[in-house]
Amino acid sequence: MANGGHAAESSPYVELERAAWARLASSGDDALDAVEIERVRGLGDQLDLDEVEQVYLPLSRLLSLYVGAAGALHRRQEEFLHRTQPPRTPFVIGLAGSVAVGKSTTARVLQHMLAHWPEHPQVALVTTDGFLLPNAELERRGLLQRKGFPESYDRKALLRFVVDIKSGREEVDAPTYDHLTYDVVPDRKVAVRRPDIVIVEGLNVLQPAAVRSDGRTGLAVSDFFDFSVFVDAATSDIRRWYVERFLRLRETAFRDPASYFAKYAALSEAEARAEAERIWDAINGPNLRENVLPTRSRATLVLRKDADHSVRYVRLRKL
Ligand SMILES: Nc1ncnc2c1ncn2[C@@H]1O[C@H](COP(=O)(O)OP(=O)(O)O)[C@@H](O)[C@H]1O
Ligand SMILES: CC(C)(COP(=O)(O)O)[C@@H](O)C(=O)NCCC(=O)O
Repeated sequence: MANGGHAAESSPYVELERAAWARLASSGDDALDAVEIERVRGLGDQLDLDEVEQVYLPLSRLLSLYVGAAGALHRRQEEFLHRTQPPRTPFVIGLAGSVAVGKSTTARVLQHMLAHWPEHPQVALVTTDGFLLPNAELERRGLLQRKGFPESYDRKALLRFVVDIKSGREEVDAPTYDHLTYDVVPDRKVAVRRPDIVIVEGLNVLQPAAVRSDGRTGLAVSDFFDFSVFVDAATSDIRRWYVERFLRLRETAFRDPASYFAKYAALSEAEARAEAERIWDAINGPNLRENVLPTRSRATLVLRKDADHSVRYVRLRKL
């Protein structure tokens, strides 16, 4: 049910069907021109023009509202504390969802659209895969078949990273991951130098804090998010997108001899499909069910996609 009656009153969310959400795009004067929209589309290989205009433009407008309000609150709090207005910390957006649901595509589109605002904010994008434990360490811990599960990350380092950003540190380094070699890259870091906005994208970014051995609950990265987005779709669709992407990579990246998956380039299409389905059913599917989906209700906003990646409805927390 979208937006009406008793159910709406008993829910902490507002749900907007696509058409109602899309109408919010036309009410401003910040629409991207045709050239800009083409540039944004180029970021996602199959991103639809309507999708950019009808879904991501209203989302970028809503985010601009939140960033502006956070700035105003920051100023009021500094006045209240009788402090001489130290600069505000970056506005942090968490972006969560399954493997292959379209997180990277959504993150890149948002990064570009937010940077296009008249104030031209600096928008940094960090993916949590850089915080995965190295393959050698995963192997030592018997976790190579659990890549992407919460325990496969250096969660302390990821938390430290977000805490450092929200502490206002001038420069914070993030480690990086290489999908080609399927491993973290020890000596390649990206420096995050006090941008206006940081997007933190990853499977598990909305996980609540773990309960420690002494029974205490620590902090989680999501405790430092100013806004969060969960990209959602039916599991059967996501599984299909995963397999399709795997088959496309077989035609391209897997052909590189340096690729961890080079061995798959020689497989027939049927064999490659079976291998992709095996990886999904053994790793990414269970991780979605056990760890990712249970965090959906923690997001500020949920983008629910249809089988063709078009967003069918948007669910937003009430204020
Ligand atoms: N909005 C979209 N429209 C069309 N295709 C999309 C869209 N978002 C993602 N895809 C496709 O779905 C697949 C998974 O997207 P990706 O962004 O790589 O997912 P993730 O980062 O969640 O693993 C890719 O093949 C991508 O091209
Ligand atoms: C690297 C990933 C864990 C995603 O990490 P994220 O940036 O979401 O933290 C995932 O893309 C992955 O490689 N999963 C392992 C199973 C597979 O090969 O699909």
